[in-house]
Amino acid sequence: FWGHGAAIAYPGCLWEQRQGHPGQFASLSQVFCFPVFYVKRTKNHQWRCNEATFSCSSAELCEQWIQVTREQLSLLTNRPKRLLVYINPFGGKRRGKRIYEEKVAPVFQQAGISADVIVTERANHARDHLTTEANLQQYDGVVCVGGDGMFSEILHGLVARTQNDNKVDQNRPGAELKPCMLRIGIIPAGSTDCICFATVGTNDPVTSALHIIIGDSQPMDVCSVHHNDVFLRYSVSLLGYGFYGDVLADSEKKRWLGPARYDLSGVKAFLCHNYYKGTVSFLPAEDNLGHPRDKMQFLCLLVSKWFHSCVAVSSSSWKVICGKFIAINAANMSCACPRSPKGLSPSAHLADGTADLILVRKCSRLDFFRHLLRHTNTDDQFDHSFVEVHRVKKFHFEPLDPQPLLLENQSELPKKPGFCPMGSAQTTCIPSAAHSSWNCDGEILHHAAIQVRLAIHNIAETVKRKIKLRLHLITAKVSCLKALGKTDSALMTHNSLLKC
Ligand SMILES: CCCCCCCCCCCCC/C=C/[C@@H](O)[C@H](COP(=O)(O)O)NC(=O)CCCCC
Ligand SMILES: Nc1ncnc2c1ncn2[C@@H]1O[C@H](COP(=O)(O)OP(=O)(O)O)[C@@H](O)[C@H]1O
Ligand SMILES: [Ca+2]
Repeated sequence: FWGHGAAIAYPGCLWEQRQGHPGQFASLSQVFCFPVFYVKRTKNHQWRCNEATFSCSSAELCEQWIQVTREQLSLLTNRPKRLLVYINPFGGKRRGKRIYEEKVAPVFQQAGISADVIVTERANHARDHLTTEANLQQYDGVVCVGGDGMFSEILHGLVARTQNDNKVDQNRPGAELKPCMLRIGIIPAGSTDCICFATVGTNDPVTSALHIIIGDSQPMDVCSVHHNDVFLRYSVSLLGYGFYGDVLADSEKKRWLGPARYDLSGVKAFLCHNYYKGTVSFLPAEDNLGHPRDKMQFLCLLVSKWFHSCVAVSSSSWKVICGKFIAINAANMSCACPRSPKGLSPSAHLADGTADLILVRKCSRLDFFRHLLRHTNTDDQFDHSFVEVHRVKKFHFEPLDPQPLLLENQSELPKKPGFCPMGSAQTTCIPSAAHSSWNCDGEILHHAAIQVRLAIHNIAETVKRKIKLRLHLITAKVSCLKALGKTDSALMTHNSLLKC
């Protein structure tokens, strides 16, 4: 695949070409050809696989081109060759298996990628398989075919396996987690698919498959969520209390509706117009990490942060805000999705060690409606007197009224099918009107009082890798152009001129 200086070529084949003017008997001349499949960017961040057929005047030249192309390909070590694929047949519109078989498997095969596919049989099947059984050394990556909840499940499985293998107790607050060496690819087949949408710019399965094939990668912040120093879950997209927590809790009982369940539960939560009393405390991020309303684009800010993050920066002090909140949202990324193309926090960055903490205080239904509506257009959803947003590195939430800690087990809790907290506290909270639940990447956390901190990716390393890859691609293209220069007279593409 020629997406970023990479292509795949089949062995040369004999291909007859008629020459001469239409209507005249064309003299047959033998030419040799090979197809090259390449990634073509189309509108709305969508990618498609195109094909160009090269033809040469001799078998030797054809072989030479195939050899050069394959040599360049082999230098792209970030491209996966063997993947472990988990398909959730239960998520979204329950089309995960079909999406994979019809849209993804064919391009994986074309790119010479082998995949071991597991269709999950229950919730947390993928997590448990990753944590205990999977032989991860034989894979270049794991692929999640599902939505954010499924991605979260695989993330937890990989992180738990990595910590277990390195004897790290992830339940210990402040434990220095070992990085996972395997990447997680996402094929969107869920209901919101915000992690895919916010990183790729679309929730198109073929586009995601092509990103996986050419070895793209995007580091992400991971929030750890604790309750009274007991680890609960990780989050990479939304941690939402109040509105989004209520939406999720209610929608779980309507899973048979598929993605539409969120619309119904969203209207119900809006009409209920619940607010929740509590105290939010947070540690603001340093000034050089930007601000949620600075509207700076991701990459330019990433590079600038890289250069600035090497210098010592002023240490912030904790801020405390008490009040009545309709929604408390921590966006670890923009949380863009088809419902909200710019997301909960359009300027939130993916791997900067911060989250954007959005506090929506008690307001009228009309004002809250206006705020929600701005998520669907270009108006600034933070430009309200009852909304404030802070870029933070850590935050805590404590409800005003302590939650009743009654249950020793989860049996009486209304729970998401198959949901069970990773490291839940020995005692469990029972939902009550005075408390919402946390929406953690689409999983329900019943503990209202939580402590959240950010894992910081090595931004410098990320940018270095991107720059190194770019330099390599330029080198690859120069060598191809040199090769073209030698044989440009004999070489042409049949379908289109491939721009190296
Ligand atoms: C008057 C029109 C109002 C429209 C409001 C639109 C606001 C949309 C904000 C979207 C935020 C999305 C945050 C993503 C959360 C997901 O992780 C989670 C689980 O995803 P998945 O497992 O793929 O289903 N999705 C949700 O919590 C659904 C939130 C929907 C809120 C309407
Ligand atoms: N085979 C299965 N049966 C039931 N639940 C499953 C299965 N596989 C995964 N799950 C669970 O389904 C939940 C939702 O998955 P997800 O792909 O996020 O769909 P959606 O986007 O519709 O929420 C996840 O919490 C996951 O643990
Ligand atoms: Ca972030």
